[in-house]
Amino acid sequence: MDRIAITGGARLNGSIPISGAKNSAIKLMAASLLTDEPLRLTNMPRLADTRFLGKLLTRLGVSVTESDGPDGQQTILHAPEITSGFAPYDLVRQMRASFNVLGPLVARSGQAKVSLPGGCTIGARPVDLHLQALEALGAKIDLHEGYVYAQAPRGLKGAEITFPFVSVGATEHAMLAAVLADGTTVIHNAACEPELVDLQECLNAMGAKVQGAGTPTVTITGVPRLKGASHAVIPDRIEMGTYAVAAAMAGGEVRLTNARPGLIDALLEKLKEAGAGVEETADGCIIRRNGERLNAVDIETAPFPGFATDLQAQFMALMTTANGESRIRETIFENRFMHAPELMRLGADISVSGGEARVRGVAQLEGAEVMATDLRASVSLVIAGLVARGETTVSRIYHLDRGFERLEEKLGACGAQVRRIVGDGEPEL
Ligand SMILES: CC(=O)N[C@H]1[C@@H](OP(=O)(O)OP(=O)(O)OC[C@H]2O[C@@H](n3ccc(=O)[nH]c3=O)[C@H](O)[C@@H]2O)O[C@H](CO)[C@@H](O)[C@@H]1O
Ligand SMILES: C=C(OP(=O)(O)O)C(=O)O
Repeated sequence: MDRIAITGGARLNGSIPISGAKNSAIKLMAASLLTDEPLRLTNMPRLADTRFLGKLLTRLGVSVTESDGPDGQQTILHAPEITSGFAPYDLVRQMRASFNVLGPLVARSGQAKVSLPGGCTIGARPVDLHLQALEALGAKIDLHEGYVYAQAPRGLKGAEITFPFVSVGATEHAMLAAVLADGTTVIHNAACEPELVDLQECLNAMGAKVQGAGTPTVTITGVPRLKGASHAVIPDRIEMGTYAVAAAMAGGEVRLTNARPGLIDALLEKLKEAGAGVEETADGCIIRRNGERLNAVDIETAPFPGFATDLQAQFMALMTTANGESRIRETIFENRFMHAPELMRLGADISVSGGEARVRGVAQLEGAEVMATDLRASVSLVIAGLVARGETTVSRIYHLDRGFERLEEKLGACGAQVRRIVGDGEPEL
């Protein structure tokens, strides 16, 4: 398997274009199941996750064509008919969002059999809220041998759905299912993440009637059919935040472009508090740090617009060399500190107790062999490697490849010494 090697010490100077958001693109791809006309998605990232989902959708009857269009990377998805309602374990276990094909399949063809999902192992991650939402919409749900069987032979019916707590995936899933339901659906306590707004815009371009995404109440008036559309995927706020942290860690001056600054305000505030220079621009931001050591600051993850859990590992890496002690509280997932022991291999001083990590900044990290445990944990190790003395090699980077497009190229263009060591194809132990 491939590894990434980083030689620490280089400052970053230059510009990094931000790709389309993985976490939006994969839900938008699932929306292609809702119509017999082509859906054209532009600003599409090319990632392992989009490839996995492409494979699954192809199996269900969607033709998936990737190309370089007039607006850059695009994917055209076309499902004239659903040829199978079966999403097997092998194709769903690799990525959690594959599970979101269930709702559209039931909405369009009245039945589906979909494996329970996989994804990053950052907590138990049940799908009870997804299933409750589909049941509220009138689907009959059965669970057998790791599969969800869903049936609604006479179609889904609009309903009131009240989530007991905020779930991004369940809110998206309910929206994807309700657009073709008969009648009106109101989702209460909906997630407010920007990817929900992106999904609403795409569904509405396809002829759906969705309003309120980005607020806790989303209203969907069902329509009998949806049509084809063209939609640009929102910029990846997590990728943007990751490179912002990388620049603050390594020092120098990095301009992030093709992005939207308002999407990572919680992170940018914390970077300023720590002492980094942050300047918002029309299509992103500039991050600067020249020499001064950063100060330790505390963070607590929260649903949007709070500090994103998907940026917690990166921020922990940043705090490993800050001046003082930082307290990092993770409130979304119960097992999302697996990067801590790996960062400690590099010399970080971290103690974890329950949902809180205490990071005492050290003057210098040292390069070592470390292992990626999940997507954002992987990139936190790369960020730490940027300042560690000597060489850091990160193994199991298939996690990283799920969500970061051309990472070595993007960091390398700013002067980082990052290279991919291509493996022999053997799985790692
Ligand atoms: C592909 C994708 O978009 N992934 C993102 C999505 O994940 P995902 O959609 O899985 O995250 P959720 O918002 O659903 O999860 C929030 C919490 O709710 C729990 N839960 C969720 C659903 C359910 O049916 N039952 C339940 O108990 C989860 O275990 C977790 O503790 O939002 C997370 C929170 O911003 C991000 O970290 C992920 O990167
Ligand atoms: C946790 C993530 O992805 P997934 O929900 O697909 O596991 C992520 O994008 O950080």
